[in-house]
Amino acid sequence: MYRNVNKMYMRYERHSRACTRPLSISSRYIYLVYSAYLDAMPDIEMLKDRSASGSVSTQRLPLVDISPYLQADSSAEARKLTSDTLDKACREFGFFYVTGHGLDAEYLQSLLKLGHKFFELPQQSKDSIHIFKSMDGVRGYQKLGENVTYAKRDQQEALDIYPEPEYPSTNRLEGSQLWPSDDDMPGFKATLLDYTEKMKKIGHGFMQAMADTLGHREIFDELQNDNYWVLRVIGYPPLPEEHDTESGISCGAHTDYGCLTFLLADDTPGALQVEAKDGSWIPADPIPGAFVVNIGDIIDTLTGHQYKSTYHRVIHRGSRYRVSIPFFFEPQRDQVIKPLEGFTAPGETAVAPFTYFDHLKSMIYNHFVPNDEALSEKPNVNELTQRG
Ligand SMILES: O=C(O)CCC(=O)C(=O)O
Ligand SMILES: [Fe+2]
Repeated sequence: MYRNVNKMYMRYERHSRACTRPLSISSRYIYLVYSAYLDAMPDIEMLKDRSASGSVSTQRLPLVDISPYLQADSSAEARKLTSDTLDKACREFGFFYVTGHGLDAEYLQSLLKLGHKFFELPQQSKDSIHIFKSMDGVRGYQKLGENVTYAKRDQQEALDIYPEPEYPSTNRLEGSQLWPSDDDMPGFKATLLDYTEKMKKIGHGFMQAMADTLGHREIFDELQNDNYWVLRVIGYPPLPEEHDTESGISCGAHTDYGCLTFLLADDTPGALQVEAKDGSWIPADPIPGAFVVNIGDIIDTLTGHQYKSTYHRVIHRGSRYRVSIPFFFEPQRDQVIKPLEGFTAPGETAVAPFTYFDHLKSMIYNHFVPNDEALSEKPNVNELTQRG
């Protein structure tokens, strides 16, 4: 019952976001009655089950060489080839490998080593910077199982890092960052913050490449100006043999919230999977020196879903501990997001404009549940990409 009320409410919310005018009291009543009627029918709006099911795809992700957009002296032809390849990859998969980013493989390996070292710290050290001790409740370490996707516990532990505001407060996402101590992890903070600067520049190259194909250069310029970012360092112990995947997997299927995600992962194969158009799952095994990159909800919304914010998930079996470090390249904090002119999908009402920061906050503030607390039935559904 609770679930139905919640679903009704979500549908109503979605409906009101899509409307330019608020509903009158009587229309609200009719809508809720209609909604209850729909709920009595077979559950057509339930989220598609992306838990652990689905066949393995024979498709492979395409490869994009971004170097022409990061080198000042590249030719117009080289840029065109890159922006065309990128365009196709974004439309077909929303996911691709990236080479030509200018960061050498050894440097990337050294970051992953730091990640492994962090998770090897004594539990007590990691707990000392737990997110619930942070000013805003989301910056720092989460224990295994505390990250929740669509009401299921993910079998991962992680360190979450966001840019620090000038005047930290207890407001949502306005706190100061918790870092491991310099005794535990010498140079860790400086190294990771330096990495975010490097990644922002690569993200800017992608915004240029997209503007070359999609037009609306002013919007893509805005997207690369003072942009927000999120960095996660994630640790995945292998799922135990007896683990019931119905109760959750390493990372439940989801879409990412921002513009582009650059995933750096260690060489553990068979973990990350990407949903193909036909519903099968493409293995996105790491290629040394390349990033796995994907489109997030913001670019998906701007392009009226032409560039796909694709569902992906992690099911990590095997014997080793896996580390991944996704860098989320985001718009400006308060940038207003709505479909670019000419990009509303046919037959679809454009979503009401929203700010990136509001979207991010609405997604992350019901993402963490302490291990010793019961999960509520409320799935933290992403309304922007709940497309069945
Ligand atoms: O660890 C991975 O391979 C993917 C992580 C991910 O999708 C995320 O944190 O959004
Ligand atoms: Fe993701």
